[in-house]
Amino acid sequence: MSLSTSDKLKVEVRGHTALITIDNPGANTWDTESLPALRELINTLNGEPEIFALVMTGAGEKFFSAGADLKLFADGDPEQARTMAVYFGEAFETLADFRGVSIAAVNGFAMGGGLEAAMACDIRIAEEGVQMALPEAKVGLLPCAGGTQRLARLVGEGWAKRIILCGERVDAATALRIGLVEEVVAKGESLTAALALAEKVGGQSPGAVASCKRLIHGARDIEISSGLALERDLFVDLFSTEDQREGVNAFLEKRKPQWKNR
Ligand SMILES: C/C=C/C(=O)SCCNC(=O)CCNC(=O)[C@H](O)C(C)(C)COP(=O)(O)OP(=O)(O)OC[C@H]1O[C@@H](n2cnc3c(N)ncnc32)[C@H](O)[C@@H]1OP(=O)(O)O
Repeated sequence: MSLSTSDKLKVEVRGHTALITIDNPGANTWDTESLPALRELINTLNGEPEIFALVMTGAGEKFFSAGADLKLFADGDPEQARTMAVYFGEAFETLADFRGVSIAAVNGFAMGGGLEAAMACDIRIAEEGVQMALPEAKVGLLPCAGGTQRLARLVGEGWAKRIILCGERVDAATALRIGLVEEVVAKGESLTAALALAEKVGGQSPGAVASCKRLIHGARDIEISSGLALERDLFVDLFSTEDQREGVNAFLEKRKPQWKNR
C-alpha cells in the first residue's frame, strides 16, 4: 500500500526514514492535488512509530520545486487563491510540525513554494549550483506558504528583504553563508547526504527528539523563562517513557539502544 495519495508525491520507506519525492513533471510544482496529499502523508507518518525522519527531494536533476503551479493563478480568482493559500498553509505547517526530523535535499531550483517547502523542513542540504528564490512579487504575488515568516527567522530581516523585496536569487554558497541551508554538497550528492543525516536520527530516542524540536520551535516565540520551565517539564516527562530507561541502560551496558517510541 502506498503511503501517498498522489502520484505527484512519491514515498519510499528506508529504515526509519520516509523519502518523499516531489514528482510533478515539468518543474515539480505544487497544486491542489499534491498539497493536500503532503498534509495527509505527514499525518500518516506521524502515526508510524518506526518513522523517525523524512527526507524531501525533487524528481529529476533540474528542479527541487519551482513553487506553485502558476497556471492556477492565471484567472485572478480570489476564491481559488484562498483555496491555494489554505492548502499551502495546512501542508507546510503540518510538515513543519512533523514529529520527527525533516531534511530537504535541495537538488535543483527551489523557487517560491519550493523554497517554502524546504524552509518548513528542519534542515536543508543544497547541491552546488542550485539557485533559490522567493520571486513571487515578480509575478504580482507574495509568498503565502510561510516565506515571509520563515525566511526572516532563518536569515534575518536584511537578507529576507533582499530576497523577497528585491527578488534576488541566492546560490548554494550564499545560502550557506547566510544560514538558509546548513550544508552544501557536490552536484548529485544531496540525497545521499540527507539520508546519511537522517540515519543519525535513528540513533536518537524519537520521543526525546520530538520534545527537543518542540522546545527549539517554542524558543522563537516565548519568553526564555517560560522556555526554560518547559524544558524542565519535558525533561521530567521523558522519565515516563520506556525509551528513557532503554537509552540510559543501553549506554551503561555498552550496547545499542532499541527504541520503542514509547
Ligand atoms: C505560495 C506559493 C507561491 C508560488 O510559489 S508562486 C511561483 C513562484 N515560482 C516562480 O515564480 C518560478 C517560476 N519559474 C521560473 O522562474 C523558471 O522556471 C526557473 C528560473 C526556475 C527555471 O528557468 P528555465 O531553466 O528557463 O526553465 P523553464 O523553461 O522556465 O521551466 C521548465 C518548464 O517548467 C515550467 N514552469 C516553471 N516554473 C513553473 C511554475 N511555477 N508554474 C508553472 N510552470 C512552471 C515552465 O513554464 C516550463 O514549461 P514549458 O517547458 O512548457 O515551457
